[in-house]
Amino acid sequence: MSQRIDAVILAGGMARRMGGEDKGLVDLLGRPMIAYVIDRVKPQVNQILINANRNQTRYAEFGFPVIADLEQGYPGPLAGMISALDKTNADLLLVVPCDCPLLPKDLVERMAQKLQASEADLAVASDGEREQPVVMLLKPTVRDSMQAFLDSGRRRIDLWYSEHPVVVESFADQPSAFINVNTNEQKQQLAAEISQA
Ligand SMILES: Nc1nc2c(ncn2[C@@H]2O[C@H](COP(=O)(O)OP(=O)(O)OP(=O)(O)O)[C@@H](O)[C@H]2O)c(=O)[nH]1
Ligand SMILES: [Mg+2]
Repeated sequence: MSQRIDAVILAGGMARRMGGEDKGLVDLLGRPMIAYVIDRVKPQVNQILINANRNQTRYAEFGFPVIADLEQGYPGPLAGMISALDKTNADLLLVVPCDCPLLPKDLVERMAQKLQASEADLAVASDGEREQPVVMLLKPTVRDSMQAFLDSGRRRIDLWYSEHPVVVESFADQPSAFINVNTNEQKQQLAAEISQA
């Protein structure tokens, strides 16, 4: 790996659709959900950062730096990315959510290739049909534009990046890669799927 690539796992949300539980720590077949994400991402990057606004001590037990949003009050996922960009000196930052346990094993390789073959500021993953705005590879130069976007009272990631040159990498070849757990029902479905695999 000639470039340094770090990852931030976003676990800083309120998980309202899960009754306010801390989603990264929610049990999925005997392990916290974030452990699955760490397993997928760790071999692909130089360093992992965990972005969490609650239970920091428990998150620290995974052995990676834990960073909170700079602003309180759950300002949205872009705030977690800004905290990570302030912490890392990597050439590129991978962003992933804590609630996507089956992320591609070739995520970084493919996103980096796509980004480097372009003049874009970031790459975003897609499942072949829809973009996955919480799965991005960022150049650190986007930091101030993220901050300005948040300062203007907005928070949606896809609206933020629509102001930037973006490339999209499709993972249509991996239909389960972006299965996203937002409710307990989705968690049960995924647990059944993993058990059958
Ligand atoms: N740092 C940070 N991350 C957030 C914030 N809100 C959401 N996220 C993260 O963004 C990702 C996608 O968000 P959701 O899946 O909607 O998670 P959520 O906001 O916790 O859940 P809901 O309240 O049910 O929408 C998850 O990894 C969240 O942890 C926030 O205010 N700050
Ligand atoms: Mg989600």
